[in-house]
Amino acid sequence: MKTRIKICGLTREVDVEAAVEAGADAIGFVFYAKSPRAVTPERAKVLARLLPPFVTPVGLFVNATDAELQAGLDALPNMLIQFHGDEAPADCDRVGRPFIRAAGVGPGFDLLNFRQSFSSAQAILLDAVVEGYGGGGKVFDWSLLPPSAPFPVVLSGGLSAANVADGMARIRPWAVDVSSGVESAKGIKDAGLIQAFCRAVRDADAALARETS
Ligand SMILES: O=C(O)c1ccccc1N[C@@H]1O[C@H](COP(=O)(O)O)[C@@H](O)[C@H]1O
Repeated sequence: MKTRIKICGLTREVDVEAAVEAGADAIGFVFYAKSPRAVTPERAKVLARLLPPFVTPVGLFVNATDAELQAGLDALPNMLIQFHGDEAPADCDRVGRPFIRAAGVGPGFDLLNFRQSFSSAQAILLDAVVEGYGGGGKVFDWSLLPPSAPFPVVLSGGLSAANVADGMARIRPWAVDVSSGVESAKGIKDAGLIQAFCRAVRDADAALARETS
């Protein structure tokens, strides 16, 4: 299976072009003002115009107000929402749009229980527990998770070209998501690192396919 790739936290045209060129399936825009990668809805709209068909824009929110969510949806009507804060299941469902829900994985985390709470999420995104909710470039302890889940999981948290194959072999995620691991500075992506990350994912897909055939 082809593991989907999301590159998150883009703020520049050149980075969107690099991600598309490298084969990313989704591009994340951070609508969280406290993030160093934050973009306004107006800016995201400009950047999203560079996306070809079948590359999904994802809007990342942290405890957003209804007005903030609406502004994001007005700018990017076809975006997938990523809830990455303390949103309750009812907060996510109330928006009435497809969404993925982030979970901070630490000792005692129960993936199946979390999934039950967010049963309408298209996927559960797994991240490390970090200050500022996410984008910390920190890897969590993958052994805290079951070897595979019966629903789509997005693996994130400190991924890079160097470790993504290990994470894929361990978790068998539907998709992988990276921000810090393809940056030269916060919010500034590096085209070479994006290329290397996407290549590492494709190589890992091929290796996993060989293993199971
Ligand atoms: O990128 C941010 O600044 C951010 C802020 C608040 C919540 C989530 C954020 N980013 C997401 O965090 C994960 C892991 O990122 P990293 O690769 O470890 O840097 C990823 O999903 C980002 O989209």
